Amino acid sequence: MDILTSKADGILTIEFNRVERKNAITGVMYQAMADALVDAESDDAVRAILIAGKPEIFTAGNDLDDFMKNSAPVEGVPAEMRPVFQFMRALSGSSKPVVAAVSGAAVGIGTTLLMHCDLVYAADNAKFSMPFSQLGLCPEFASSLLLPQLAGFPRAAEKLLLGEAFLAQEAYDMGLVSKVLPLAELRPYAARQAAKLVALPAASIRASKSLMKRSRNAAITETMEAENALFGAMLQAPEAKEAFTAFFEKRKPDFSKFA
Ligand SMILES: C/C=C/C(=O)SCCNC(=O)CCNC(=O)[C@H](O)C(C)(C)COP(=O)(O)OP(=O)(O)OC[C@H]1O[C@@H](n2cnc3c(N)ncnc32)[C@H](O)[C@@H]1OP(=O)(O)O
Repeated sequence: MDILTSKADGILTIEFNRVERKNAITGVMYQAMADALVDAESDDAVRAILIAGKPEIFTAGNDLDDFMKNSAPVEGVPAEMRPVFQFMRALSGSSKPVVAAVSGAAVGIGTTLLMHCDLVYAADNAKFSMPFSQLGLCPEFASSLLLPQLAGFPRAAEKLLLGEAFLAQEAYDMGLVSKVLPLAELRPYAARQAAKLVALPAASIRASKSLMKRSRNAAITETMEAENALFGAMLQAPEAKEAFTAFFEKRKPDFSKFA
């Protein structure tokens, strides 16, 4: 199983488990995470959600082979029905508190999804990147709104235009991360924080989270729609094909022939 899910002591844990491909996320994996989140939403026994990777890797982001093979529009299937949309809608709209424990690389949607979590804990080996322009793509799932809001435009531009990677301390300074911990302490700490949420009155946590997010909900929805229209078109463009092919051929992409 490339995604492990388990429920215990009021916590739904979702864990990436595809280390041999650096936890790159396929459609099947997005669907498994979406289904787990949708199920948790209506399960009163779940009072917190914990998302984690492996000590050496959070996730390499979307599986690039999946992008090449399965991203063309399918007649009769709206893009919003794709597993990645179902997952991000369920995560962004979750009324339950979501804790993330990040160690190793968090690439692309691996960093974007953190902006939709509530408590984000990073190990000192965590490395974040959103290399959308390096892949011939553009930001997705409201990162073009949320990162500038968190970090300020000039710093967000380094991360979203240049696609520069950044380490845990900078992620903390930018406001993307709640706390940085030594790797060995990450999972126990995140689990303890999730357990604290479980012990608090669920209605109070729900109300507080909803109030904290309400002023930006409409903007997030509107931004996602604008991003996703562009992202979907860019996925089919030759720049992205060159970037994906170059990755698997272990060479630098050559964008010089594209205007
Ligand atoms: C809507 C969502 C959008 C997005 O998420 S866009 C972002 C897409 N993701 C990426 O562009 C990241 C691509 N991966 C990497 O840059 C690197 O990997 C890492 C920095 C994550 C790790 O580097 P290293 O430790 O050197 O590992 P390795 O040798 O590159 O990877 C080990 C095996 O994993 C496969 N793999 C890694 N990432 C992906 C991926 N994203 N999609 C498909 N396969 C991937 C490789 O090809 C390779 O495989 P083999 O052992 O056969 O050579």
